Amino acid sequence: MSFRTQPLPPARLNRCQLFGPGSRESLFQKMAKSAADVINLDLEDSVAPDDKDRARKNIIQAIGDIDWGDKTLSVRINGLDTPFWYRDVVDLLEQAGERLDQIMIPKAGNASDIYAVDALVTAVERAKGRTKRIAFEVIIESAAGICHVEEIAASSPRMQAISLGAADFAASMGMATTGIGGTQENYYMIREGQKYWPDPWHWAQTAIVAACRTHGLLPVDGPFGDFSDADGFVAQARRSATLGMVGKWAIHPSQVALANEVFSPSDAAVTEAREILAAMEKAKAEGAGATVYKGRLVDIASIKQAEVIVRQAELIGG
Ligand SMILES: CCC(=O)SCCNC(=O)CCNC(=O)[C@H](O)C(C)(C)COP(=O)(O)OP(=O)(O)OC[C@H]1O[C@@H](n2cnc3c(N)ncnc32)[C@H](O)[C@@H]1OP(=O)(O)O
Ligand SMILES: O=CC(=O)O
Ligand SMILES: [Mg+2]
Repeated sequence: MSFRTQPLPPARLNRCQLFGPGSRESLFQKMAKSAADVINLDLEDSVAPDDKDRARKNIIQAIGDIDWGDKTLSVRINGLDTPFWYRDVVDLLEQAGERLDQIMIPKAGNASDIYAVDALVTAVERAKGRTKRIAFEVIIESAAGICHVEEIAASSPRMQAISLGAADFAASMGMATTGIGGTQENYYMIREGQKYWPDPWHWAQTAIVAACRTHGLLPVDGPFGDFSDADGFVAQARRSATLGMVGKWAIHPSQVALANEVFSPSDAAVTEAREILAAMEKAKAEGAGATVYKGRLVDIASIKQAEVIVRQAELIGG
């Protein structure tokens, strides 16, 4: 147990991050009208190399022209292993309006990657006299990234969130699959003749959650590629929520409501959390650190567990 208190993550909703390619400007208005908490306009892998300049221009214009409401507005820049990323940062920070909240850095491999982007962002912010400090979110989607996830989480005061990018992660790890999230056909165990399919993303997810919780960031589950499989999406999202993640990407509008539903605590869960807090208040008044709620033990740790649910409900407005 450390004497340091675990920092709280940013107090904002991040149940669903809706992505759209910067080269498909016809989608932007629809994204703005969606129920997603975070919008990610993409300059990276959904944009062909020859379209990068046009996508950048589209995004810069849309940041100013479209009413994004109270959503967190984020742009995914290109990776540091490409010739595009510095131009993404410079043009966005020089030309986009103050409505831009966040930059998403893909394929981060270590803390120095974040340092490099921070240095460039800081210089342009100062040169242009930008008053709002741009926040960072990062995708862990490589073997190097998952090995260095803790130093990446600690890398900059701009850091707010980390997502797992299942597609690039699988490629970098050499995983024998083309699936993006979910169970994988050949990742199974057999017991008494019955096959069952464990979750191949579990370790990476929990490593991200631990790094984020240590440094007060939001851990987020990334894409689920088969957008016709709503049940598969929900199963993966429920697992992520149970493990401590606060939200999930949507790569199609049909996934937005599913993510919002999973990452909003149910009325029953909120009621139960509030009852546990009340039971513990009563126990405290009686000088006890533990008590019984619905036939099970609750103690001081239960207060912290219940507070996670109540805090999320309060953010949503429940
Ligand atoms: C996997 C690794 C990653 O890096 S994931 C993150 C990067 N990828 C992306 O950003 C891809 C985002 N998604 C898309 O580009 C599209 O949704 C894809 C998957 C190509 C499907 O597009 P499309 O064939 O138009 O879908 P559809 O006909 O089923 O669309 C139905 C209505 O919804 C709209 N729509 C589509 N995509 C979005 C979106 N991302 N945001 C908001 N709206 C979207 C369509 O325009 C269509 O609208 P309408 O009903 O015609 O008015
Ligand atoms: O960028 C996301 C991924 O899954 O790769
Ligand atoms: Mg990726």
